[in-house]
Amino acid sequence: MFSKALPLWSGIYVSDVVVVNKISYSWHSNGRVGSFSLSAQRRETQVEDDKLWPYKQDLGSLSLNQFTDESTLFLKDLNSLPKPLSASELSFSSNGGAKARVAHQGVPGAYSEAAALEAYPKCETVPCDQFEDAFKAVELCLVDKAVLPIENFVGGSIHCNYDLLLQHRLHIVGEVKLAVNHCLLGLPGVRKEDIKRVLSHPQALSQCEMTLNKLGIVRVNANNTAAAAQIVAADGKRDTGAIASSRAAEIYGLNILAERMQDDSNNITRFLILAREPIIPRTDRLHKTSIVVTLEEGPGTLFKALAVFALREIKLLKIESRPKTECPLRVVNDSHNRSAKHFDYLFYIDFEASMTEPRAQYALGHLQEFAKFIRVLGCYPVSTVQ
Ligand SMILES: O=C(O)C(=O)C[C@]1(C(=O)O)C=C[C@@H](O)C=C1
Repeated sequence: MFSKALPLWSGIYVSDVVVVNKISYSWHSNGRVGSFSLSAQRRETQVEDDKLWPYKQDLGSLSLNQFTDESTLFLKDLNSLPKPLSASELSFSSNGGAKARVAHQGVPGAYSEAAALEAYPKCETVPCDQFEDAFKAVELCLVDKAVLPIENFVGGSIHCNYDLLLQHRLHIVGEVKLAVNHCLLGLPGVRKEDIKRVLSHPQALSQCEMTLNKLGIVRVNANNTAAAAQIVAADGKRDTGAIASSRAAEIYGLNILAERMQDDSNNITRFLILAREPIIPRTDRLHKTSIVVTLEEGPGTLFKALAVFALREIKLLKIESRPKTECPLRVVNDSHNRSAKHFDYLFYIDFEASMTEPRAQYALGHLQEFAKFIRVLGCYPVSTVQ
């Protein structure tokens, strides 16, 4: 199964005769690929048919299951293939990313799709079921970039994406700050007062909590905001609405019953743009650097770690701590030892400096003295709100 898959993947990548529409991918607990599926369409067949061997049939949708240990080999082979577009070519490209394929979580009309189009107005967006599918799509060279939400200024951080950043080897090459205007959507002919329950992404529901409380509307979680709109349109229930974008209303044929449903008018979501290769920072724009670090044990290590930036007048933009997943919590037995409980944490730090600046390089060199582990996740231009 697997060995047959390789020519197909190479075909997608090298000859560009097919276009991938939707990807879903899942890992099994033993670290191996559990299942993978994608749907693909053939582009115009300018390439002779024998180049498509062994898949001469129409590529409606296919599913590759039971991957073997050869998956490692497969990934190695993919890495040796010519790269379609480099990160530096695409980033801030004057053509609006015309040739780029950009993966995002959710169906068309999701805010993540809007963020992808904000970054690369002419790109081809590729919807993925889960956040991790978008990471894998970039790693497998099925797309050039992925756009993932990382924090909302009201709802806070999207922790699972912090964890995924460390579990995958992609580079942050940019960020997009998107003003999110949630709308209440309903079936045509339905009034706002008729809506008794709404579907949406949990983050979106939490951003509209007070407004929904006032209206006495019951909340139901959906995979993403646009999927909620899609369900409302398909189910045809007149008492059910969706919290989603105006674009989702347009795509799924719903009416906008109310706009600005969010409790805070300053409802901005920050998205990261991820790529296989880092960008070379430019000197004519303000850059930030994102790192992840775990520190040696001992008193004041976090204080010392942060001091390396303060000493060099480097502004910290964000610090997020996450429990280490492989060693989430280490508790000293209180009955034998009166010292405090210890937790092992990963600290994700964003600071305002480019890795081309000596002060940033010295700061990271200094940080290594207290760090057990440091990884630079990316150095990229600071975005302003769109
Ligand atoms: O559901 C969507 O439309 C998404 O793109 C996801 C998401 C999120 O994960 O936070 C993105 C932006 C909004 O803050 C609400 C939802």
